[in-house]
Amino acid sequence: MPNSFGKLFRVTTWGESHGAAVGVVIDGCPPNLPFDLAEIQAELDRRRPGQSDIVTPRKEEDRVEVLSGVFEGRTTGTPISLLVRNADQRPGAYDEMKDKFRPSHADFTYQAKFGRRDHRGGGRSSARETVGRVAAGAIAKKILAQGVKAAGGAAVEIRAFLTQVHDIAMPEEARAAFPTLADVEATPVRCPHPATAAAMIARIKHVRSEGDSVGGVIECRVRGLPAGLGEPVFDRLEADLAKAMLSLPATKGFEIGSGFAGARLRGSEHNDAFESRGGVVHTTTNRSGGVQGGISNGEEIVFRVAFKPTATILQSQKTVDILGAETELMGRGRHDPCVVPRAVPIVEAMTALVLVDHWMRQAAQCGTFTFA
Ligand SMILES: Cc1cc2nc3c(=O)[nH]c(=O)nc-3n(C[C@H](O)[C@H](O)[C@H](O)COP(=O)(O)O)c2cc1C
Ligand SMILES: C=C(O[C@@H]1CC(C(=O)O)=C[C@@H](OP(=O)(O)O)[C@H]1O)C(=O)O
Repeated sequence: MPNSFGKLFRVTTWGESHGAAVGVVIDGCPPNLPFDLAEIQAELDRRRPGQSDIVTPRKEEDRVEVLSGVFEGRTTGTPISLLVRNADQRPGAYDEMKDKFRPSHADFTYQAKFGRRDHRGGGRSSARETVGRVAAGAIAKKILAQGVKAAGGAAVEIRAFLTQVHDIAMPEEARAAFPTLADVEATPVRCPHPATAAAMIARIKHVRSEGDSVGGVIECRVRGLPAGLGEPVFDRLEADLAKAMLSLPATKGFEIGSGFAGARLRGSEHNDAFESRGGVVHTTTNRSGGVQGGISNGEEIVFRVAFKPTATILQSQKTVDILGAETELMGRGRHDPCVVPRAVPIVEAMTALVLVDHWMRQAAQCGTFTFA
């Protein structure tokens, strides 16, 4: 089921960019969770098109509707179905792309795989599909913030933010602190370092004025997660996080902790020494990014995701048509000059989905039976 994700907390997204609606079915949500549509809407508002002058101008309010799984303000434990109607489809902009493949978008590969496709707005390959992920992620975030606390643990907090756009990167020293949501949301680019954010915005506007695009990097950090989450060997926590991130459109790289830079260090430089703080095991550094042996070790989870420059650019490019003849294609329509600012809530949502699923799996295997 390639449109479903998660083992126990399982989400299935559906819908196309220029179809009637997009949405998600969430199966396995714990019952009795207080359900607040406004909280889901708040996350969707962070993702929606048209939210600022540096993203796609497509006008979508992305009003979420709940169809099932909720009764008297609480989840029932039955499938939750959430829907957002598409409002501002303009399929005409895609007429030429019916027969000509956009370089580096999904047009050619969908055609090669399925033999036919809904070419309007990229159909199912559009980032519009991530509406369902963000809606489900808002519920998963609530479970992590409230359910875990109610069970005696600390509230788990997930924070993603931009560290890089094109070659403009946040200074290393500014990355030490866990950013507040207010700092991340202070600018439309979602980089918590104001000077870097201003430079990023200027770069995005500049490339857009040239009909071009840029990519960037998101860092995601999770605090409050206890040791013990992760299912070796194939569902290591970092493997599931990597899969979640690389399932997002336009992602090209994933690294956790020291990542690729760690390959340049010796073991003596790289190892995270253990220490005991008030009887609790901690590490003095966190090059592991909070995961060892595929299992969370109680430190902050820290990973980064690289996004490529938006494929559809308003320039003429060399391509082929559906019959294989070489031709040219001029990009048209409404596009994000940089997809990364809107990807921040999507990265957080996918992280929350992975963590809730792993939390439930850990409880099922290790928290259900006790043997004398
Ligand atoms: C938040 C977000 C917004 C995006 N907006 C656009 C867009 O406006 N135009 C575009 O061509 N691609 C956009 N993309 C990327 C395409 O959806 C993606 O490149 C396409 O599905 C092909 O998949 P791939 O790049 O992973 O190979 C966006 C991606 C994300 C995550
Ligand atoms: C609609 C959204 O973003 C879209 C993502 C997208 C793509 O190719 O991924 C291409 C554009 O689609 P359209 O040409 O139909 O406006 C973006 O606007 C959204 O994220 O909700």
